[in-house]
Amino acid sequence: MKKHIYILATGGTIAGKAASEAATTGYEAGAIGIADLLAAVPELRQYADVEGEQIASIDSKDMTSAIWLRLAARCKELLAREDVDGVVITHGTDTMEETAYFLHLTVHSAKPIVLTGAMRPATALSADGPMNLLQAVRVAATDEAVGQGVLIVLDGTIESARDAVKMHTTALDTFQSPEVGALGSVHDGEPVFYRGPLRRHTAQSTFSVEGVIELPRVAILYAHADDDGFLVEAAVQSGCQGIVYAGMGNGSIPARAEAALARAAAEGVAVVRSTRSAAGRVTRAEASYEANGFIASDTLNPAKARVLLQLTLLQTDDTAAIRKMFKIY
Ligand SMILES: NC(=O)C[C@H](N)C(=O)O
Repeated sequence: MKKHIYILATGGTIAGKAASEAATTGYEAGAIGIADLLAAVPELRQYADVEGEQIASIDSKDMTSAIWLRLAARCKELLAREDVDGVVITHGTDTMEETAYFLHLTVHSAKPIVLTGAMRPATALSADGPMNLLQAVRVAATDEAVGQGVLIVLDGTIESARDAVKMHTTALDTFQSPEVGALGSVHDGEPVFYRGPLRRHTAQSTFSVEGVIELPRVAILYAHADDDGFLVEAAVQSGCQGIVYAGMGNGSIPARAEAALARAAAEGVAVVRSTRSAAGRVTRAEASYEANGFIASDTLNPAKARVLLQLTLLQTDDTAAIRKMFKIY
């Protein structure tokens, strides 16, 4: 029997409309509705019974936590239904990695949730959206995807929401998991898995956004030569409960910025050290970082570390407890 896959559309380039077939930038993201996206790929129905719903029609640069909360609630509702086997979310690629990780931590279901998108608008010659949508539906409809957490499928690779990062501004194979690699691939339309994510997610996650209407305010600050930490003060004054510092290399922080962050931490602001480098872990490093109460982000890039910190801050502001979360998620 064919599986029933529900498609939630949020906009993005996959739903983008450009002035000409040659244009791959300068288009209107999210201009095309879910009915037209589905109509463009009749092959979908060979592999699954698909049903679509429009959740938003935005360029994903404008993604908000309000839409994340709506998506999480809708996924939960749909996946609790016996007649729904999986969800595919069409999404802009710019913030796909954050949305995917948010759902990976907040939707308590073993059923597949697959995010996909496109790097060329739907109106372009050689648009990549239709093939990506077909691959995403096929992954969501495969038994192997059950229990793997939230997945990102684009250009023939299957990546975990925790690890996938947008690596290139325009290339079709923009999503990669730089530190740990992909979970699998889609060859001639056939999904193949080679491994699964070990960090905690979905059904085992202890995070809940039930009844939550707003997430804690968390800023990301980016390290640079001459950083004297003045933006740390600005973040604290604007009510941030947390700061993710995109440090240099292994989360290194210029001395004056470190002093400002230490003052913020002493006032109760949670400070996570991530990195502006494209790959690698951030570890404990300097003794002073530990003494100041900073938390190492492990392999989470700043955008993902921000998501985990926001969800953790809903539960606790205790440094040891937050450190533990960055070890198990
Ligand atoms: N390729 C894309 O989808 C980029 C677009 N700006 C978006 O994220 O909505």
